[in-house]
Amino acid sequence: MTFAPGTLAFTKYEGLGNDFVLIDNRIAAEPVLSGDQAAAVCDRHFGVGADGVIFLLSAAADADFGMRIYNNDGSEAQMCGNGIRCLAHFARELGIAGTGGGYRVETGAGILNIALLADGRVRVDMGPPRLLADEIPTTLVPAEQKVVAASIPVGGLDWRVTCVNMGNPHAVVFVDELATVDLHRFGPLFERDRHFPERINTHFAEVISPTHLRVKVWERGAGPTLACGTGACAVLVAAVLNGLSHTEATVELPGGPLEIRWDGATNRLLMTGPAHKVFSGLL
Ligand SMILES: N[C@@H](CCC[C@H](N)C(=O)O)C(=O)O
Repeated sequence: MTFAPGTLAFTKYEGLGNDFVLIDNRIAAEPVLSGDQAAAVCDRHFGVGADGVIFLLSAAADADFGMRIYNNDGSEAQMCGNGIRCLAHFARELGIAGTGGGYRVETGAGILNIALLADGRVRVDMGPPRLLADEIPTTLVPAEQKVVAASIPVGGLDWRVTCVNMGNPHAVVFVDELATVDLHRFGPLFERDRHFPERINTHFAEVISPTHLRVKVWERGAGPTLACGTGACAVLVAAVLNGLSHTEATVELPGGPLEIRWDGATNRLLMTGPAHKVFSGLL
């Protein structure tokens, strides 16, 4: 679909500094921008500048709307945790009627429930983690096994990685001192390592306490970001699987904290955090 310059409305939002261009896409069944066009919009010098573009679409009967996301390299991702919190505020701004004080959103991770809290934060039921190698996907271990503290050679060093899929794929590496990790050297090497056929989001995490995890993020298709919501859920799950944290913890990202809980009864992750509007404009 093509648009005359200055005719496509957008609103920019951010969640802990993970920033997105949001577009009301209910006029069409497919995103109105291609991946390449989205990449151009995300360019921080020649475009609006963002980590990704998120489209609000009309949804199936049992959801209030749908979400699709392109990273700033133009690749499409299945899910976006910080972005879905931004989308909740965007939907309210558009006057979309929701469900029970929040919204049901159709995503690549299934239909997810989101609640807008009185203090402006958003609580998202992120669904269950997928843990088998075949579900990540990765070839690091046999398909039917979980990937917990698996050995992987990257950049000439041997690392221990735990993998979690939250609709999108994540690798979590626990380190003793986060400040010593060269994110710009090892992030890209993990992202495109041969063991990850769909690439991978990578999170280097330091355990401050069993209820406080500190993280650096290298995102698939976006590089270093200030926060990753799906990644924060993956870090909490990985920490529990490695006996390093409780099932509820603060995950501290460079852009700020997210409250993450892995519910033992439902096996679902709950993520709570902020989202703020930055400005609106026309592309
Ligand atoms: N930052 C997002 C994740 C965006 C997609 C990710 N880069 C991928 O390609 O899977 C989040 O907050 O989850």
